[in-house]
Amino acid sequence: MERVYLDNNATTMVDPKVKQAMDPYYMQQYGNPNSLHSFGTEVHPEMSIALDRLYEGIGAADEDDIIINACATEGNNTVLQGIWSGKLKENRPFHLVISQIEHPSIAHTADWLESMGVRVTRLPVDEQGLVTPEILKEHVSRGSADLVSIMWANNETGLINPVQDLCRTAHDMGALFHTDAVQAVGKIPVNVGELGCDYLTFSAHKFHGPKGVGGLFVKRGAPPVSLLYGGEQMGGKRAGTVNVAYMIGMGLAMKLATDALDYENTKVRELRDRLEDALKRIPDTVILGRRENRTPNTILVSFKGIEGEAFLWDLNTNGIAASTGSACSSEDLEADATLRAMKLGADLAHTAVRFSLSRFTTDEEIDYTIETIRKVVQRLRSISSTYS
Ligand SMILES: Cc1ncc(COP(=O)(O)O)c(CNc2co[nH]c2=O)c1O
Repeated sequence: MERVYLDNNATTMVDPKVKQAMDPYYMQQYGNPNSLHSFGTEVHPEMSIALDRLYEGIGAADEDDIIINACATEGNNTVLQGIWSGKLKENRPFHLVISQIEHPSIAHTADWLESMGVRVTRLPVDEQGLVTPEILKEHVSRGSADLVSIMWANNETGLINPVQDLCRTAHDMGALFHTDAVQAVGKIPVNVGELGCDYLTFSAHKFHGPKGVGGLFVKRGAPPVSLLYGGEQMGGKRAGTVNVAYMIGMGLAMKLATDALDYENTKVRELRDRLEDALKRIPDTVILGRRENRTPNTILVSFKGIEGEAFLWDLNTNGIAASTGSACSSEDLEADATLRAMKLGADLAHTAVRFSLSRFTTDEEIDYTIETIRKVVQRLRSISSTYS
């Protein structure tokens, strides 16, 4: 087998149908959509279809907003900095509540805001690695929080937070609620109408769309949030010429991913479970996070006595791509924030490896991965100074 890609939580392959849909917008229909001439107006119908697909994919109502941006990092920054700047204009304090397991695009933005005088509360997780309404109520008094931002699904563990209950609790406290749904869209059903959130972030390259385009849902009536000012694109809410090809690609990717949710939660889940069950048959192996509470494609596993980086290198030598956690921090050998928040021992945190499948993963790839992991674990443990 040539290569096996099992790092889909980092990024996914663009679906061939999405690539095909984007192609005409580079050299045939390449007009600026804000231009009044035919080169500009001729792209409007497909852009409207793309937007409709995004609304349908997350269950947004017509009166809500979806702002097309460059990525989820921009979307997360837009919400946190947008609410902050609104508070500044009103000369009012800003209390931001996040969790200790958020992606760096939330955690580091919160750190920066804190350096600017914002009060930041970082909620711990329970023994299952989840943020719960009880934890929120324990750490935040009613009326004190302005914005609660808790991720829907964690990029490293795949663990799914009870965001509907968290949203309801945040609203009961008088706070706005944002969720970073990057690892939820395309893996589990996402419906902002049912959830009731004020803001929701997603990113196309996590569900077989192109890198460099994302969306920010803003519920009707929620305080407007902006980060980039300039032209009148997105109704003035996000300046900058829209990447037409990417927007159309993201719209189709959203439709295809939503249509494939059953497949994700049957076949992909079966492949994941088959790999996980094989890993559990290897001695001194720990699977992090209960399967029932995880996205269907993700496994975070730790092999006692084996450093995660060494394991990944051996896998890579055999053509298998996985990761030790979020690629955005994989060069950092320090045990990742999520694993530290779960209070895993350093030994487990340093040996954790993430496998994340997709709808393009095959039975043969899983067979090869199982066979290879068995050989790699045996080799590395045979030369390990800490394993006996
Ligand atoms: C939960 C979550 N939020 C935000 C982002 C940032 O998205 P972007 O700005 O569109 O790239 C990521 C990317 N997560 C990962 C990137 O590499 N490995 C990961 O787990 C993510 O997993």
